[in-house]
Order: sequence, then C-alpha cells, then structure tokens
Amino acid sequence: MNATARYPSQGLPPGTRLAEFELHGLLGAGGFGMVYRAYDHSLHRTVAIKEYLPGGLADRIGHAVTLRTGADARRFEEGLRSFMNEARLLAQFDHPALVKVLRVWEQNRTAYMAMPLYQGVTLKEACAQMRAPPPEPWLRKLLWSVLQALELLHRRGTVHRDISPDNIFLQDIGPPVLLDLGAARQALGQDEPQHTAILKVNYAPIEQYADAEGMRQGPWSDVYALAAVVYGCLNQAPPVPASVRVLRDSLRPPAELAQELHSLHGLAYTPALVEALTAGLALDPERRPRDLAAFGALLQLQPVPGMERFDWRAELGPGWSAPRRTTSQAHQDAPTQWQAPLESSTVGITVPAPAVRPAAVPQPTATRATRGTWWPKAGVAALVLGLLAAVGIVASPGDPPPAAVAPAPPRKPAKADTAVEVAAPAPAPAPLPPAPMPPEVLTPVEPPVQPDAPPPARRAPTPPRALSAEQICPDSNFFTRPMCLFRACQQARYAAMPVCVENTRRLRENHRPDAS
Ligand SMILES: Nc1ncnc2c1ncn2[C@@H]1O[C@H](COP(=O)(O)OP(=O)(O)OP(=O)(O)O)[C@@H](O)[C@H]1O
Repeated sequence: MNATARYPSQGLPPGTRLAEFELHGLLGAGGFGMVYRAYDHSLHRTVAIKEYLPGGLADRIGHAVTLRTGADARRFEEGLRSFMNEARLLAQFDHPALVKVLRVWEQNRTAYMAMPLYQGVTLKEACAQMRAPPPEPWLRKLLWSVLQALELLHRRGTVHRDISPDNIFLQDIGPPVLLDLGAARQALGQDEPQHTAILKVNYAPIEQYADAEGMRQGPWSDVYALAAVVYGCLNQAPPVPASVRVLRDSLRPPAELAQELHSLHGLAYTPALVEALTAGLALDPERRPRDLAAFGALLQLQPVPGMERFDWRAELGPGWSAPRRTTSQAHQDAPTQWQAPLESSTVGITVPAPAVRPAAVPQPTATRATRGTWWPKAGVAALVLGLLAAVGIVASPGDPPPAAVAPAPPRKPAKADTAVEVAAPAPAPAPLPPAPMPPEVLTPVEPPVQPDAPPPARRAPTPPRALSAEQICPDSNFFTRPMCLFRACQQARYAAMPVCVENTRRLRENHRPDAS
C-alpha cells in the first residue's frame, strides 16, 4: 500500500463497486463524509451515495476505512451509528423537500447511504453567484419548502440543528431539498467526557454552544438558523456568529439591510419578512418564534403551489446570470481526477460539558455591521468562547483562504462560513406537538428590473505559488494552525506547496495510522 492511499481526501476510484452500485465520480466532500455519483445496476438509475468518513478520525487504506488511532474507536462508532440512524429516520419520510434515503448499509468498515441524485447546486453556491439579492417571492418559495421539511422533522421530535446554506440543495427544477441532518457531525461531538458539537457558527444559535437551564435547544433553534440563512443570502455574507453577538451585537438589523437593498437594487421586502427575520435572529431563545408555526405566522407565509416546477434560476430573473457551467453539469460528467473538492473549513474548540445536561428537547414554554471585515474567524471565536465557557483548545482546523477569485463581482463575494467545534451536551429529542402552518396572506412583491451587470465572480484555479503556513491559514493561531494546515494540504491547490510537502512528510514520520 503506498502512503498516499492512506489519506481520506482521496475518494474511492471510479468503477468501485459498492453493493449493487458502481461509483462514477465524487460530488462533494465535507468534514464527515464523501458523496459520490453512482449507478444502481439493480434498478438501472443514477444515484448519490454518501460515505461516512470523518476526516479527523479516519484514513483509507485501499477501500477500507481505518482509524488513525485506536483511541478514537468509540467516537468513530458513535458517528457511524448516528449516520445509520439518520439514514433510517430520513428513509421514513417521503417529502419532496427532504432528502430521500433509498438504502443504508455497512461496508469497508464504514457506512453508506444511497439517495436520489439531485441536479442543481447548494443554496450556498447559488447565493454566491447571484447578481442581486433574491427577491422576496423567491425567498418565500425557499422558506416554504424548507419549513415543510423541517416541520416533518419537528413533528417526529427531531430538531435539525445544522441548517445552513450548504445543506439546502436547489434543484434545477423542483423544490429546494434539505440535504442532511448532520447527525454524524453532532454525534462525533458527543465524546465523553467532553461533549462537543461541531457548529456552523454563522448559523448556530447561542444555545447550541452550550446547553444550559433556560437556554435549551428546540424548534426555535432551527428558526434562528433558517433566519440566518435567509439573512446571509440577502447580505451576501453569513451573519455574525451568535457567540460574537453576545459580546457585541454588530449584526446589522434586517430592517436596515432591507432599506439598503431597496436603495441599491430597488428591491422591496415586506415588513412581515423583515420582522420575522428580526425575531428569528433574536439572540435570546425566549424572544424568538417558538416554533415553525409561529415563524410562518410572522412571515405571513402562505402555501406555495406548483413547487415541483420551481425553476429557481428563472424566478430570480435578472438577479441570476448563468455561469458558464452549472454544478449539475459538472455532476453529470465523470471526473477524470479524484481529488477532494474544497472543504468548508472548520474550527475546533472543545468546551467542557456544562453541568446541566438536559436529556430531551423541551416543549416550548444592532448596530451597523462592518461588512466584509467583521468575520472574526478562529481567533476571535476561540477568544469569545473561552470567555463564555472557559474553553480548552484542541486540534483545530482553520480557515484556509479562498481560491483566487475572478474579477470583481457585481455583489460582494460571499464569505466562507466556518464551523467551530464547541462544547454542547447531547440533547435527546423529545416529542413535539404538531405545528400546522396557519394560512396567511402572502404579500406579493414585484421583482424589480435589474440593471445590466457583469457576470458573477467564478472561482478560478489558484496559480501555483509557494505560500507559508501563515498565508495558507491566516486566521489560525498557534493551536489551530496544525490542523488547519493539515486540512488545507489535502486540497489539490496547496498539496504541492513546500510547506505542505514538508508537513505531510513530518506527519508520515510521526504518525502512523492504525491499520486495524
Ligand atoms: N443527493 C444528492 N444529490 C446531488 N448532490 C448531492 C447529494 N447529496 C450531497 N450532494 C452534494 O455533496 C455535497 C456534500 O454533501 P453533504 O452536505 O450531505 O455532505 P456532508 O459531508 O454531510 O457535509 P456537512 O459538512 O454539511 O455535514 C453537497 O454540498 C452537494 O453538493
């Protein structure tokens, strides 16, 4: 076995057979798994297959997944069980806005789930490519779909806790789909004796940082994340993390943002939307809509018929300018190279488990932001969390800088959102009451005519030039840099740089993975 085959950044090669499926290419990779395009030889259809592969814990030797160190065995197993349980839970639902799981099984010392292969892009990709903010009717269609999917989960007593723009998939035609529940991600954070959960900090409400009496997680936590997703797309930058807002709330109020979008783009957003976003983004869980029904009522959300024909690009109108190549086209082409695509960065901070650890989800009983510069990334997040919960810092993947970006986009390019690993207890879901959406009046807003603008920025390959560890991980610190560098060096654009070659050499010398 050659050394390079040990690294999980390598997807399984095309042609690999997994049960009745044959892998055709890599669609995406997160910190916890890889997603492949595959052909189902039994039912003669194309599918997507997600592989459980937590990058921090496991390597690949041949096709099999192996732990880097035996000490992680329990953590890996917990994540695996959660991955399987999430698949089984999702398989019970049949809703067009919730990812459908076709099959789940164990193989190669890990687990796989097969899903329909959706054609489209994530909301994160779509928002980054928009020429103008999405008009309100468009947002309402998005919200309607996601609320429907979330409501199903809430009715089953499951709070999602991981809603973010990269978990919402915009099909070329059809309703937006909620992709996953991030169960493995959350289970991996429940290691004893320190309970950690890996958060996407820009979208996670404050109660997800550390569950405490009076600040429990519940449907209101998903309301925060959903409001943050909409706010982030309008703002073209993710909202300030709740952990930072607690100390100094620099989140620009949605009303101000709406005003600016009106004057800049001529777009009108109704008071109902603005008020719902304001309430949904309240730091204090008590001041947020307590469930989706309350959020829907504030929004004055009305059922949207015909979502099966929703063409999100067409409905953006002049706000969308088709890039040369859509992700779905990319999905359809079998890749010739098997490298891990760009990962969303993560920052790991372990916080001691709080004294109070609720066993179940309970029943419900600003100033102007400095746009583009407020993102505190690892350092500030670590500081804030340290103040909040007397943290202990562990290995922390940081936030490598984005690839070179093509000439100035018509809108400010989206900031990369970041995940942070923080303490959180392991809340067990409790039954939630059904929350029917009240039939309210949808306030129509005419999509304005957009002035001609140049096509949106497209990520271009970074020219190969030698960067230092500090340049690759500018926002990392002494503690977080090693993991940041490790992650960055798994990306094709950095792999050949001297600092990565040296880093990889040292890692191989110092760290031989378990070949169990
Ligand atoms: N069923 C699908 N059809 C098409 N593409 C998909 C499908 N599932 C996932 N993808 C693609 O793969 C990418 C990674 O998927 P997903 O977010 O589920 O992975 P993950 O490892 O769970 O990531 P996360 O870090 O969010 O937990 C998605 O962003 C999407 O582009």
